Amino acid sequence: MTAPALHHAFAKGHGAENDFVILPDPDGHLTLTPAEVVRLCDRCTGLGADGVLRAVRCAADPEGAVMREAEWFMDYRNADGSLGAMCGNGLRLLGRYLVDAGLHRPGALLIATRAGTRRVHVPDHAGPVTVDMGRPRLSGARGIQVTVAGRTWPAVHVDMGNPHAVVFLEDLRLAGDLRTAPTVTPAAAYPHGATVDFVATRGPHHLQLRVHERGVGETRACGTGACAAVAAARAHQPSPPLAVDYTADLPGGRLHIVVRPSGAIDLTGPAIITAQGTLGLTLPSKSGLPAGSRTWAQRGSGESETSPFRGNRAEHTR
Ligand SMILES: N[C@@H](CCC[C@H](N)C(=O)O)C(=O)O
Repeated sequence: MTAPALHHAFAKGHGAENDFVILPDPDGHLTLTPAEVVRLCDRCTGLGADGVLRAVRCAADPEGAVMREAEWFMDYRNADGSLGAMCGNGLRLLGRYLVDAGLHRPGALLIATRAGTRRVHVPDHAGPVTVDMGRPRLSGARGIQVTVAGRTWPAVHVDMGNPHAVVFLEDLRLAGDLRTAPTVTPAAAYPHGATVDFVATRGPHHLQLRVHERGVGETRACGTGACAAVAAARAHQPSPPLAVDYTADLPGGRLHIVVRPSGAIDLTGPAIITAQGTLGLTLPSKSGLPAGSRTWAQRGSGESETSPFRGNRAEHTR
């Protein structure tokens, strides 16, 4: 049996090499299954990415519709198919895409996420994009520890709309091989898992990071991770200055973080669209043969009959 291909437009891009597949879906016709996201993000059999950004008008999406002040909703998925609430680099890249695609004028855009609405500033020329990430929340939880390959360090719990455990190290090589996820304890502090940010201080306002992202693995950069690191670093200071600029160096590039007097954080960095085209992916069936009906289930017309992952929706609510 031939599997009819359902084509859909895509764009691909990155923010400091944290890379994403963008699926423009203004009218909310696509329903992505976790298996489809996993396949799309696979670097051998898909396009390859740390995550997927479905761009849908708020009015056309049940989750986006409740956030009335924004026009667009960022439906963010991690590479393992799980839902994510916030993504700093993803927001900056989606802003760049919406402007470049003529779907929004340059300047200030309000984009809704599962963690609330964020303001993105996109210049009309190719250049760094800034997002107002809001105020970090430090839970004050004590006794949090991160373990990698038998070595354990204390960690700071920071909520950037998604959960982070920030570990300060003298040397980032101490974090070792991050192909295996670090263990974070107590598990009850992170009921939906955590992104772990390993941070070395390079100067008074200069941090260096390696990040193991929840639902992805070690990534080349993480926007919420860089902001969480700044928030944790300031928490160590007895009286941190009211407003200050920080630099965060990650394997994929440099991000700039400004802490405003209100405590809200602006995150700035590169946001680059690298490709655009049309998808035609098929999912393998349980037998390894191509799925028999369709790859992309359309909203309102039922999910793929043949997806082995149907109903197995991994979700992170925060
Ligand atoms: N890369 C992101 C963070 C993405 C979300 C994370 N994997 C999660 O599950 O919370 C960023 O730039 O912030």
